[in-house]
Amino acid sequence: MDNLKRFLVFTLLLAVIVIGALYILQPDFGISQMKVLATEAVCLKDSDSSMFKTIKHDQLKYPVGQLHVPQPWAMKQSRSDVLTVTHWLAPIVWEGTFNTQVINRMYQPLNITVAACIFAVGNYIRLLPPLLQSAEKHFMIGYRVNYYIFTDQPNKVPRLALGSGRSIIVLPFPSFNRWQEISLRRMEFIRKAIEDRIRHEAHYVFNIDSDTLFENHFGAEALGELVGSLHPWYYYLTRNQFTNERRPASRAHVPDTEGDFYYIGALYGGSVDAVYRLTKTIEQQLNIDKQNNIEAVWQEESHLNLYFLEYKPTKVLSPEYVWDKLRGNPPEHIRVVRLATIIKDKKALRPN
Ligand SMILES: CC(=O)N[C@H]1[C@@H](OP(=O)(O)OP(=O)(O)OC[C@H]2O[C@@H](n3ccc(=O)[nH]c3=O)[C@H](O)[C@@H]2O)O[C@H](CO)[C@H](O)[C@@H]1O
Ligand SMILES: [Mn+2]
Repeated sequence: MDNLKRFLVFTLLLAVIVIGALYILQPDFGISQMKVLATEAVCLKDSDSSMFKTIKHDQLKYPVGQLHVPQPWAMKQSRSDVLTVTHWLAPIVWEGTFNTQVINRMYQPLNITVAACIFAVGNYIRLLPPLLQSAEKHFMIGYRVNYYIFTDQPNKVPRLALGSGRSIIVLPFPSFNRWQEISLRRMEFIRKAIEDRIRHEAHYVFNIDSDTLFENHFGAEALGELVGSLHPWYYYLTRNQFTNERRPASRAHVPDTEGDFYYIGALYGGSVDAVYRLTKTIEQQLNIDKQNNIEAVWQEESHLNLYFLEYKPTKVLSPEYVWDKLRGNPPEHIRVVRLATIIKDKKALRPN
């Protein structure tokens, strides 16, 4: 009996010691390590640039002695009628401020790929053939281009003969019955496409509205780490007139005493890394608004405007890069219209 008691006490003690040791040391038997790797594969670490193809400024090399270009004159502004630099020293790109030959000599040897994300959902699918044809004439000519077409009708994507180094990639997107939902969900779908493939396939990425047409040169001068575009209806107005979200309940809220410029949701871009962080952040803000039953006045464009106020673009595209045909003939300071939004029949195109 005594022996049995001793045996039971001994076993109990042993069990307590073993469980205690397991609790304190927490050996992983390889399981938690696998879990960590699995999470990392799905959710990229925001700060890890090695996940992305990146071009660093010191990789750009100008070939001395091959071109004869006019000297940039330090005593004369290239444009005196418009602002060409922000007060955080980002260039604002206008015709006359850059030399295409110089830019191409610097960027072309790097064999970069530019991703264009275009959403063509519901009737907007009809807008694709003319848009892609115009892009083949003017968008990033001389560079590799991947058009990522997000659509609910993959078999209606036009099969066009594209220039060399240029391709169309069709990605599924759900049919929503509100155009606002289609517009704002772009953040989530661009974020996912970057995770799934764009980060392996491109160096720069742009979101481009599908109700647009290219009309003139739109090239490597538009590339930058984080690129925003001035909205053609607001660039000449004061910040209290910007159509920012004014309700503090929304995560896109910008008070009317704040604001640098009003940026358009139809065109933004940058390095894949920077656009990944932008889309991921805005997707989170949109989700919080949704949980709180609030939708910002201009959907993701409102959130984009707060984002660009906090994380200033390193390059700003002038309204040459998204002119609106509804504004009629461009004023004198718009010397070139590069991309223009078409005048569309909203009733015929949109689901609501
Ligand atoms: C002049 C003006 O007021 N423009 C605003 C309006 O843009 P837009 O009138 O430019 O919005 P939009 O109809 O172009 O929608 C945005 C984009 O979503 C896609 N799409 C939309 C609907 C659809 O049925 N199928 C489809 O594919 C398509 O890529 C389209 O270009 O709204 C935007 C986003 O909310 C911005 O606030 C714009 O500043
Ligand atoms: Mn549009």
